[in-house]
Amino acid sequence: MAKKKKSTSKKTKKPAKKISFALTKQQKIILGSFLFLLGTALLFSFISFFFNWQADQSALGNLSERELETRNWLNKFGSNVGHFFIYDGFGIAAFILAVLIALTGIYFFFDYTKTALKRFWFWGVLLMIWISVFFGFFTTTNSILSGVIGFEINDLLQDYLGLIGAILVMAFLAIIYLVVRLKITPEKVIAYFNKKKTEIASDFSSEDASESTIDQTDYEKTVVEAHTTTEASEAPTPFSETTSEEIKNDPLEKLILKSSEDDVEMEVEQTVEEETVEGDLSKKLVSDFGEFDPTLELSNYKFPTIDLLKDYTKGQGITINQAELEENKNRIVETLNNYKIGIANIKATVGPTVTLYEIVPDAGVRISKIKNLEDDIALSLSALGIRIIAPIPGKGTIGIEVPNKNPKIVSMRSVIASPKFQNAEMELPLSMGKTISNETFVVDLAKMPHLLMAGATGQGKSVGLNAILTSLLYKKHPAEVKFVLVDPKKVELTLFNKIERHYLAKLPDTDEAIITDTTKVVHTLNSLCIEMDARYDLLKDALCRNIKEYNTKFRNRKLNPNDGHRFLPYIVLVIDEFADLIMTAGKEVETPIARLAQLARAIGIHLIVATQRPSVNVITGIIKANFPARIAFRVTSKIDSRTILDNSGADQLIGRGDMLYTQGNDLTRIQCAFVDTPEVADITDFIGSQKAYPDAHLLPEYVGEEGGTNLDNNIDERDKLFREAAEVLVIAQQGSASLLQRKLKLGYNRAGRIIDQLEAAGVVGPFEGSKARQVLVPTLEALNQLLDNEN
Ligand SMILES: Nc1ncnc2c1ncn2[C@@H]1O[C@H](COP(=O)(O)OP(=O)(O)OP(=O)(O)O)[C@@H](O)[C@H]1O
Repeated sequence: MAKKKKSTSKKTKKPAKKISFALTKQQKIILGSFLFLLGTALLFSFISFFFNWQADQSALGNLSERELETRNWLNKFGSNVGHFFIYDGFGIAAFILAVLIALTGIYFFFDYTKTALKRFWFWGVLLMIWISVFFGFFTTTNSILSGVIGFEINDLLQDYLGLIGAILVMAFLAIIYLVVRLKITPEKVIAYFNKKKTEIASDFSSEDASESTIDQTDYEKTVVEAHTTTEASEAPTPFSETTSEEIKNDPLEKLILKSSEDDVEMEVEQTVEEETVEGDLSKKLVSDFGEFDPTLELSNYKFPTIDLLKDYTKGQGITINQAELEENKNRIVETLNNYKIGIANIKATVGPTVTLYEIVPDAGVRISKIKNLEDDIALSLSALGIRIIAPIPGKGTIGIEVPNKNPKIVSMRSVIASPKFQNAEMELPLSMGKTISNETFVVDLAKMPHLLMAGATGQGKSVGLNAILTSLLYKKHPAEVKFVLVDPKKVELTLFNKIERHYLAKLPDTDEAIITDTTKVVHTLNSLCIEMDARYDLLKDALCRNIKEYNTKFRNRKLNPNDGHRFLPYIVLVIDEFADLIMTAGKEVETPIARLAQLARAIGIHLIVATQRPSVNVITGIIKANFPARIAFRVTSKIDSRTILDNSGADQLIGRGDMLYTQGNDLTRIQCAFVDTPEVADITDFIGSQKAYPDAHLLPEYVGEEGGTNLDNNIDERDKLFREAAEVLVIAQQGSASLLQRKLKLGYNRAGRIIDQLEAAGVVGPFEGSKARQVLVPTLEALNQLLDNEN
């Protein structure tokens, strides 16, 4: 403040000298109007002088005689002033002076900045001299065209340079004026002449004084008029090339320039451009940096190539065995006739492993009759894997599926290469295999939203899981999807270890990303629940209903990473051998699974659960309710089939990847695509050899509660660091396992164990979800007392 005051007082002191020049507003108005009127008076005087100068000769210098009348519109003043400026001065070019004076009056009257005015005067006076010298060429004696000054300068030039030299000097000066002042280039002149030939002619001959008004600003006009010596043209020229800066400061020029064509348009465009620069921040960020690209960190990542997959069909499609078809048809017709069911029509669709015979029964045959005879018909046809669909939904026909004698393997390669999969615009496309009509079957895991797979051992479950993972690897960038793999059998998914730093997610402080240990499974599932809650918070914050909307917003830079927002990859949790988990961990697994299954769909966590034993105590009601999409490989009993599909049929499958898929209503029979272990090894090698993220995708930390219910306060079995750990927590008054991990440099499991022992000893409170446990001992003394009393 003090500084400010100082500077203002300085300001008021310093210009004290200047004050004599600075005019008040009233003074400026008075001076402005005076100059404008003076300029106008001169203009009238000059015009009038031009026509009457000869008649008024007698009045020149004779100002004392009051009665003397002159013809000039401004009488004695007009004729004398005209004589002085035109005859004795600059000739016809003196008009420029009158205009300049009037213009100065306008500038003062409206108090415009004077930078442009100075330039008008500079160039205006030069032009005036040049024009008068120019006219000097055409007069042998002093005339009113050139005035004395023009005549004398011309005389001087010719005395020293001769006529040609004088002309060359004048031409050179004209060029300087045109180029520097009017910025005229040869191209512009040519363009102008082509465009306005006719106008030039009329301008050339125009002597109308009214045209001298300042609205003739177009520089092209000035060029012409400069050449044609029309007095009127001189005044406007300077206006034509004021810069855009001046235009902003100078409303008069803005006004004038509006009538000009090219320059004004340029100015308007500039303003529009400036306006568009301002916009909302996200648009600006997108225009500056482009949309956020989650794949940027691994921008050179290459998707696995198709030739890593084997072609088991060796390029051959399905071959139709006419004899087999005929034989089957005859047997079907015969069998049905035995039960007095007539057939009106029969049609066969040959699939890779199964052929579907569609039958239209004779009129009057009840469908329920055929349905009841299902088993008998199957027995009569005496083939494994016959399935009767009566009626085929939406068709009104009866379907009998009969396995082919020579089933074809559906190779993963043919499925991945199919246009249906390649062009699939899905979030998480899974190419499962081929339907009975030999069409590639592609479904979106994001829409399922979770998948339950069951089937007896050796029927193709593991191959099915590999097919699912392979299709995601072929379609999704490592930034877009992460897998959490649970493999209690320890052998099925080990190959995917190679892509840990690309595609896998794991708990912090764990070595292996693939989870084989039941305790870790519980932790991981709970950690996923924490991640789910965190993601819901992010979605709520961003006012989005699902992960797709959220990620789109994030890509468009509408969400600020400083507020905790991040690009959310899909997380696919794959559990092989779910029955085993339920056996060992029971409720501990079931509860988080049920929670995830119920809530995780919107935030991009999807579950694929595979099990051998689909008994009801494994696939409980609560889980089943949240897994509408199910795959059944061959099972041994109808009951198992019903447990998985709520329908029979899976018991009639032929195995080796023959499966039934349902998403809540119809059953679709699909031959699962076959992908062998070496193929998966090649794919994971291909991905694993590429540049990866520094670590696997880390899930939020979860502090286990497994010891909580079964507290074991055995002093002898306590960890060696038990006491030290107790002290750390008491000092920090924070019962967190991660604190112990950091302070004592422990692994996750050991820290968790110590926490359990501390809980048993009464040092920390019970598990409280994602919050740290409460420390029950307030001071170190109290701790010592507590632990010493134990012994
Ligand atoms: N889609 C398929 N096409 C052709 N053959 C298949 C297909 N799926 C599986 N098979 C054959 O069946 C065998 C067993 O498959 P897979 O290992 O997937 O069974 P599984 O159900 O996982 O058994 P388990 O539960 O005991 O692990 C494979 O080795 C393969 O020969």
